[in-house]
Amino acid sequence: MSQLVLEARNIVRDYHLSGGLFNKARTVHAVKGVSFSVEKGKTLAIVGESGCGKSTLARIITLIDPATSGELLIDGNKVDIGKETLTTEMRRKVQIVFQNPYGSLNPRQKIGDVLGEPLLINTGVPASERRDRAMKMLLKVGLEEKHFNRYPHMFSGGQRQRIAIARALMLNPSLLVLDEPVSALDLSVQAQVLNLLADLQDEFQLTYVFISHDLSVVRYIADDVMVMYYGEAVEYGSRDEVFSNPQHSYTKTLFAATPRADVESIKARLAKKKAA
Ligand SMILES: Nc1ncnc2c1ncn2[C@@H]1O[C@H](COP(=O)(O)OP(=O)(O)OP(=O)(O)O)[C@@H](O)[C@H]1O
Repeated sequence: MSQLVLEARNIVRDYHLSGGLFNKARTVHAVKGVSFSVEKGKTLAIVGESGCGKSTLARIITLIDPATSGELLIDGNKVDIGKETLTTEMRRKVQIVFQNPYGSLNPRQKIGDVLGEPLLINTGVPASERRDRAMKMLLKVGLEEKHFNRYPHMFSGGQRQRIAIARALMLNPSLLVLDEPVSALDLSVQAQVLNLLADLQDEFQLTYVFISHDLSVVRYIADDVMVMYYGEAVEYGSRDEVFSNPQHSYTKTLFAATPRADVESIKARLAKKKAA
């Protein structure tokens, strides 16, 4: 039987901006009552142009930011999304990977310590086990033993994203939120990181919320797709449904604007993956 890892019901997020000398106070309705769910082992892609509310939603799901109203259930347990302070246990269940991992990697910390840190902070696991688990995860994401004692600046962008993914997985989260995780990478490196994410999902039955503005990437990785427009979900369904029969005029325009080359490159990647 399918199991829902994430359920979001009617999520609203308003930002109240206080006025200044030349402008009045106003409210930005960043997310206007959005509902969706994700089954275990599946990927929901949230897509839309800049400012549509994707990142706000990502921060709410990751429990970094509170929502104004709505309900969020993680592994069937209701989260008090109005509160900024949540239990460590709840926070461990959802991890996030950002577009630019360099910003969140301490330049003075060796990679082994970067990976061991979540265990150090959140668990009572002894140092030797932390080291073993960090090393295993390093290898799992396609890096090598020799990388364990290196510093973040010694890695390429793609390798740093692998490190960020490894760190996010150290606490065995129920849900991984990937906020534009390959947008800053070259096309060939994008494909490698997407394949890694697909392999990890298969192996560990991981559940992803994948935030992206790039339809070719979404087509490759998603099971379900939700298209956002000015804070609303204007389209929500299975990938094939949404791609083959877009309903909303915004989605149609969005799809029409996708360069043909992207669609071709994604088809090539899919064919390669199937053949492997
Ligand atoms: N902390 C904040 N204070 C005030 N307004 C905000 C804040 N964060 C986001 N907003 C506004 O909420 C709306 C949605 O922003 P959000 O960053 O979620 O969109 P997005 O689709 O992720 O865009 P991008 O891809 O550029 O990050 C925008 O109008 C933005 O200006």
